[in-house]
Amino acid sequence: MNQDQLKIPHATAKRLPLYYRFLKNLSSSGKQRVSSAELSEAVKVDSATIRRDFSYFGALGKKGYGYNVNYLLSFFRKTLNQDETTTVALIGVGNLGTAFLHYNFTKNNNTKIEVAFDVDESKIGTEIAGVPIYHTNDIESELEKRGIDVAILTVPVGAAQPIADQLERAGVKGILNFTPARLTLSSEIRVHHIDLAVELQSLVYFMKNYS
Ligand SMILES: NC(=O)c1ccc[n+]([C@@H]2O[C@H](COP(=O)([O-])OP(=O)(O)OC[C@H]3O[C@@H](n4cnc5c(N)ncnc54)[C@H](O)[C@@H]3O)[C@@H](O)[C@H]2O)c1
Repeated sequence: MNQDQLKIPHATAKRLPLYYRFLKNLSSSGKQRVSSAELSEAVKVDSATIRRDFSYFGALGKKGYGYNVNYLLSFFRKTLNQDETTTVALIGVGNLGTAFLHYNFTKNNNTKIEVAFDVDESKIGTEIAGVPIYHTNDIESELEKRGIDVAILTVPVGAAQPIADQLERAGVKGILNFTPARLTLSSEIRVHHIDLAVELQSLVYFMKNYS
């Protein structure tokens, strides 16, 4: 990540994939420009926030013209590393893990699960949706060989910390954690925690209080 990108606020950075996906669709349908009002309607972010976000990218919309779709797309592609595919490892090929392996992430962005790990002997040596499954003993060697530094964690809660420690030793820099475990790792490793129960609770809260 370069210095310019570091200056983008966290909340703005999180909205980038949303903008990127919508602009890509616009571009494929031949649209050259878009207003912040149209964007706002499509991605459900208010237009003042969109204008502020875009000003961080040096994209200043012109009155009566809007934003240049291709300029924004090329900026997002660079920022989100869309020019190269990011390969990812998945640990824990159970209900959730198997669903992710079947889901083709590359449809909307260039991330791809390349390898998976489990401890269940009946799964090891097999493939799901073309992704090979190895024993967790092979995490270090396989990740190093494949140059992977991002992992998705879908193991039972009790296995989360030891597996995360192993991922740290394997040089992983980012973990998308679907388990309820709070992981303790070096501050150099970025952990994003996705807790469906919390998301659902927050949805219900906002429905009740802000609808
Ligand atoms: N299923 C869901 O809808 C859901 C939703 C939100 C969060 N989660 C969380 O995601 C995680 C996985 O859920 P699930 O429903 O897929 O569970 P699951 O029991 O179906 O799958 C867990 C998988 O991890 C493997 N495993 C066990 N110990 C391991 C280890 N030490 N190393 C590597 N693999 C190991 C198991 O063999 C199994 O294949 C859990 O922590 C759960 O709380 C699940």
